[in-house]
Amino acid sequence: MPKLAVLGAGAWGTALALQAGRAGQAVTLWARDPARVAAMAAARENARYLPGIALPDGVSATADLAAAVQGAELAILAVPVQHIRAFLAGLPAAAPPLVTVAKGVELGTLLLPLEIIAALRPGHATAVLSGPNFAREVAAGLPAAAVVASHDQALRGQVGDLLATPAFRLYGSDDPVGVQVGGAAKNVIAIAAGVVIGAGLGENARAALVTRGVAELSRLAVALGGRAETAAGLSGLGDLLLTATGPGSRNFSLGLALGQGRTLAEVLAERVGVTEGVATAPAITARARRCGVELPICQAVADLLAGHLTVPEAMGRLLSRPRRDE
Ligand SMILES: NC(=O)c1ccc[n+]([C@@H]2O[C@H](COP(=O)([O-])OP(=O)(O)OC[C@H]3O[C@@H](n4cnc5c(N)ncnc54)[C@H](O)[C@@H]3O)[C@@H](O)[C@H]2O)c1
Ligand SMILES: O=P(O)(O)OC[C@H](O)CO
Repeated sequence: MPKLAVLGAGAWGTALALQAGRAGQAVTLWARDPARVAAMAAARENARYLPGIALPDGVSATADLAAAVQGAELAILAVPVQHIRAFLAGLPAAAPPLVTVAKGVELGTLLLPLEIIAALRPGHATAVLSGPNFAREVAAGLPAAAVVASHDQALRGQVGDLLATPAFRLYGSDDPVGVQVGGAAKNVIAIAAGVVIGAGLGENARAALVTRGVAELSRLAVALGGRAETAAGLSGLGDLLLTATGPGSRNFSLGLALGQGRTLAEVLAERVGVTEGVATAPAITARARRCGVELPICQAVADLLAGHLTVPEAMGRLLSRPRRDE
């Protein structure tokens, strides 16, 4: 039976471990905290991140990273973007091909997930998996689709072979930059959509914002060497539709709370899981500025989160931009 490692046992890592188990693989799910591993092994569930969903027999948990990747054909990297660098420092040199599923841009370096891996592990085989996927729905076996992007066609096929089932449909792409930009930007735009709804600005405003959000992620993808049409796919518009409308989104719900007048500190203090758009907003706008691309919605979110703008000021700034052709 092929062995697959899932590195990071948050909501998405756990859901993908379940999915790989369902696809027939022997899965080792790595978590850094031995106490959590022991609790998962005893209860056969990840009570912190995915309560109420049983881990099947084919999924075993470990806190031993070397053992997790030993003999694995593939490793899914499911730690949040801001922790990828620290995680990679402890990963054995002989690790299998890495498939990152994180969505964001690293603060400071302004790198996308595959760029972080390339900087630390030059030449390592990599792919990115992204799309409109709430962890809980995938874990429950509900139908979903995602895209696997890599310049390595054989690796794209291998990821599909090891992870796809009829209910989890995987498409391929040779535009990893476009796919990563979509995944990163949609989290920031989803915060903006939540603000709009929380502040009572209406569905017209949300639809306009989501559509102009696609224009933003498309512009940035092209500037970074990706393709404009990727923005209309699962990792762009598809994920934006889910995240900007689904109340289950952490990014949308954070924006919703801000729009209702709560503070960022209050909202984050109540959360267990990561809200990637918070760190990615300043990082993606800085990356865009570096290549001369304007991201007005993402910039408004970054300024709002930093406390430089109020919600009415952010909306006023977006609405008073000069008129231009679409
Ligand atoms: N949850 C979803 O529905 C979903 C779906 C698709 C993609 N994603 C993306 O997947 C990534 C992970 O999201 P999640 O929902 O699983 O997050 P989460 O907050 O549920 O879990 C994060 C996991 O990373 C671990 N972690 C944090 N810092 C670490 C470090 N330095 N080293 C090792 N492990 C560390 C945490 O212990 C935790 O297990 C994010 O980029 C997210 O945007 C999430
Ligand atoms: O809950 P969110 O906002 O992190 O979104 C989760 C996934 O990225 C949706 O595809």
